[in-house]
Amino acid sequence: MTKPIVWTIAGSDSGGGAGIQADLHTIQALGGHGCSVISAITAQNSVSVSMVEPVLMQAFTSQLVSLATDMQAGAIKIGLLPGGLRAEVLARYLKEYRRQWQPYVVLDPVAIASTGQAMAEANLLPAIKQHLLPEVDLITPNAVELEALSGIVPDSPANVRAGAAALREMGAGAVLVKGGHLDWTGDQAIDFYSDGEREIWLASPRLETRHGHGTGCTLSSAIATAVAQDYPIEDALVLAKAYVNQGLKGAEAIGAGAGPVAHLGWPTELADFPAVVMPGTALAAQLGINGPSTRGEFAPMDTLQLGLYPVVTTIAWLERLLEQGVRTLQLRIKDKTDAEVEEDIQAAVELGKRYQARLFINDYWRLAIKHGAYGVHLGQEDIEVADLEAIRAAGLKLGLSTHGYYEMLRARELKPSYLALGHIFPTKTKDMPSRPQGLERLHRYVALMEAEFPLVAIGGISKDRVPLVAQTGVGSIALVTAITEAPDPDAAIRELLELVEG
Ligand SMILES: Cc1ncc(COP(=O)(O)OP(=O)(O)O)c(N)n1
Ligand SMILES: Cc1nc(C(=O)O)sc1CCOP(=O)(O)O
Ligand SMILES: [Mg+2]
Repeated sequence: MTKPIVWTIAGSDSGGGAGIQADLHTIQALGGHGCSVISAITAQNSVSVSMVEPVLMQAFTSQLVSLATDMQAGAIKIGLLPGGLRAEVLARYLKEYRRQWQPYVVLDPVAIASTGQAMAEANLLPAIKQHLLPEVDLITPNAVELEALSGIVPDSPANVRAGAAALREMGAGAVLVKGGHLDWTGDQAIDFYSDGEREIWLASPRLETRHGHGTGCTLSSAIATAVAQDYPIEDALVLAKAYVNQGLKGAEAIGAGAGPVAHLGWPTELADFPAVVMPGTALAAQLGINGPSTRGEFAPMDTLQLGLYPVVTTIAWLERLLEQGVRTLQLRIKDKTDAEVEEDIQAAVELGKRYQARLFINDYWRLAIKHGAYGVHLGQEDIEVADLEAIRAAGLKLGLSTHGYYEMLRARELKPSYLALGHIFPTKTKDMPSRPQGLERLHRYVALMEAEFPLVAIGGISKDRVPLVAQTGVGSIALVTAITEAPDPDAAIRELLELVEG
């Protein structure tokens, strides 16, 4: 795959820790090709900023024109703009890009350096509000910037929400309020994302280091690079926060003052990824996050390697699979009432017990509890509506569907019995709202999560693809049509069992 192009429109930092330099390091480390539009030249080191010199307007726009004619970006990150005029002009260019090829635009509204010095003319903030915000998909203010732009002091969760809402009303598609400067969040650095439809709170332990120069530039560039690689925004947010956490842990002094965030490549340590704040915790209560919660872990599986995992719609299929020696399987009946499926679920539970199989019931969790099923499989949407505590308290195993980093981290908080990772390839069995993950991402997800959960890959896995999927180290392969539409299903079951468990 060719590298996705990411532009950074920002100021040059002679000290190399922030601005264009941090952006290009980040884009490169995360697999993008970085292009730069320099808005200003700054003279700075780790201690202070001694000069901010805007580039000539013609030099600024020539860079934009040059890139737009040959190297259109999947995502654009905007950092320092030295004054309102450049913000206004840039807004006009962005409007045209959005009409022509729809790049994702992230604005990190740099106005004050971490050393406290003003970086831009006073007319920048009004121009951002009036001209730039309507052309921006995501703005990433810290507490100081949020207050400067919205007039709201983010001194409580309610005011963080209100400040973010104010920026969306000015035209920003979404807002990520960075929690690094929020002092009421204690030992957690908590970021808040809102796009008007959903809210996400991400928490990481606050890292005690004075070497955090370039943190905001790095975060926004990491988000842009992930989006340019087709990660959905929620995945880009958690990946970028992990990249910054990893970089803060590895940061060292270079110069007498605050050293730069380290650029250490794709994040692979689960400890660097943020927790998704879920209902039921003290933090969730403080943040005003309500909803169903659980009181502990779900029953663990007896093995990390769940093996071949067929997902079928009838008792007849279950019997056929069990007779062939399949021991992990699922009854997945869609769009019927409880009354219509109860008999089948009862029969499935009995069959599963007779064969001592790990038999999961999809969706119908009430009936699964009522009939003492081995386990239940639920989707992300179910998390908000199912009585998860009742499932847990009844001792049923719980499998949860996930489709990327954010959903994995969200599911992780519920401590389920296994995680399903989908959909790996295009599937015709189900209309999927997300894109196929592919093998490279599956590799990454398995490496990240395998120590904590049994993992199941699902979606478009044909017999031919099974060896490649198995090479990722995933302990189980779930499939529907590879069995149900095989010319000789019994032969297919035997071959698949051999391939996956043999
Ligand atoms: C093993 C496994 N993985 C994923 C799914 C999908 O479950 P869900 O997201 O609940 O969607 P539906 O199957 O209900 O359409 C699954 N069933 N099994
Ligand atoms: C039911 C289901 N759930 C998926 C997910 O990604 O959550 S993919 C999928 C369909 C799997 O069928 P097949 O093996 O025929 O592609
Ligand atoms: Mg379901």
